[in-house]
Amino acid sequence: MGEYLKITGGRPLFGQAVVPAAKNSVLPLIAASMLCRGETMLRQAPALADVEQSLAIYTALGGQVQRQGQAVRLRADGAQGRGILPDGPARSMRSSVFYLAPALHRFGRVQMPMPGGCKLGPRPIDIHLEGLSRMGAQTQWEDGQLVLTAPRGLHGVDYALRLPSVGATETLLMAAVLAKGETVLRGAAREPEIVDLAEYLCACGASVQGAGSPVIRVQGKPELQGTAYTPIPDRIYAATLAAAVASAGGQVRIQGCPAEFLEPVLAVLELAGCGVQRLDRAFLVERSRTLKGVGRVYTGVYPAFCTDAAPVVAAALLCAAGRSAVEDTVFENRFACAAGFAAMGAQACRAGRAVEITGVRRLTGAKAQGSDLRGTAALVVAALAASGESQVFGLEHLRRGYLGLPATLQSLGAKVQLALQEDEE
Ligand SMILES: CC(=O)N[C@H]1[C@@H](OP(=O)(O)OP(=O)(O)OC[C@H]2O[C@@H](n3ccc(=O)[nH]c3=O)[C@H](O)[C@@H]2O)O[C@H](CO)[C@@H](O)[C@@H]1O
Ligand SMILES: C=C(OP(=O)(O)O)C(=O)O
Repeated sequence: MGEYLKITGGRPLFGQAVVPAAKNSVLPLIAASMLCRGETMLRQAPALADVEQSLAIYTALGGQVQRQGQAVRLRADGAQGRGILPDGPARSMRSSVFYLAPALHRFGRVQMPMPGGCKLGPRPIDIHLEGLSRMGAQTQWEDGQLVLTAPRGLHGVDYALRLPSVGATETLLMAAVLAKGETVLRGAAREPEIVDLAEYLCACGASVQGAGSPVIRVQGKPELQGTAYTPIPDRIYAATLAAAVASAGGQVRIQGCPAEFLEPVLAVLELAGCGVQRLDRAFLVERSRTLKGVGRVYTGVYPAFCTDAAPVVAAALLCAAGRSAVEDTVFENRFACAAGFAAMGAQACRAGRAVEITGVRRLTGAKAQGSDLRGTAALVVAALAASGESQVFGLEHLRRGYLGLPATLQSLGAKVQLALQEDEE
């Protein structure tokens, strides 16, 4: 049996939708709270599959977790052990890597398998490991497990990242705040989630300057004290809702996320003919006419058009008159969803790292299988524009990053229903 979303497309979306907290902020924040004494309360921690997996790791490492509605209380005082991450949760997502630095600081040792996550092409963790070993960690592989030790703790370093990896910047920031002396990270990633992590750490007593710029300076402190913190809103969720309106038509106020977090995505939608009105911590997206192709657009690291939004934006362009191409410069395999687009009648072909689209007049509902998080969301976005019924499979991916997306789309007027397919005999 497999769960799927039954979507009857062709209904425009109207109303207001509120953006939840960012998965890609909440996950590093949960792990970072293990650096602190006392309690951290994250006021928003959506019950996503990845969040639950991270909380399972936190608990397995000896931390205490208490859910209170949307909030989660975290406390790692007294956690002891050898820093062994449980295999299942660690392999299930990329974000298990965020435990490297906190566990090293707390236990002097950390052990985990290679982290999982969306299959977007090679996703090595060499920058995380190189940076940590430059800070004094010993790194080795034992029977397929990565083992890092730092019995005498970590020390500050002046380190230039080979490329501005979001995850590696977060790992090294977490390592630096409790390391001895000063750390300078050069060529750091600049994403809003990095600024959010730095703001949380500073609220806990860390000294971090320059987060959001390519050079981050950290003065290591002997200890941090947990605090209550509200993570930033999810700009990818907001981009997905905006793409859904561009695909289905209609007018929706997307509430709780400043437009500045996703300007390059909104710029592509405007180029295609959507109306966007920027408001205070909100924006209004409207699509009343057929969209037009946008030519070739490229993703890049922040502040460029973000890779995670590429599949949903491509989905919105499938019926745009003329040609569009979306090329992802960050990951090799962003557009596995192109097969599902084609099943719905789109002219969308993968070419290298791009998906090349010639707009069709209409899409037709079809069965489509998602194979990663944003690709599955993109199939949902495409299905909203397709006449007749689509069946979108791969909901285990969707649940990693989209809290209540089907219900949100329903509240905006979409016909979206969770359904169960019986096994074929
Ligand atoms: C949980 C989380 O926050 N995930 C996000 C994070 O992933 P993640 O942190 O994995 O992405 P990175 O920025 O690290 O990866 C970008 C590129 O750098 C390469 N690389 C990365 C690290 C490393 O040690 N060596 C290396 O070669 C990767 O293979 C990839 O090609 O940023 C990506 C880029 O914005 C987003 O798509 C993901 O949604
Ligand atoms: C790629 C993503 O997540 P992860 O890095 O956890 O695979 C994502 O959020 O789109």
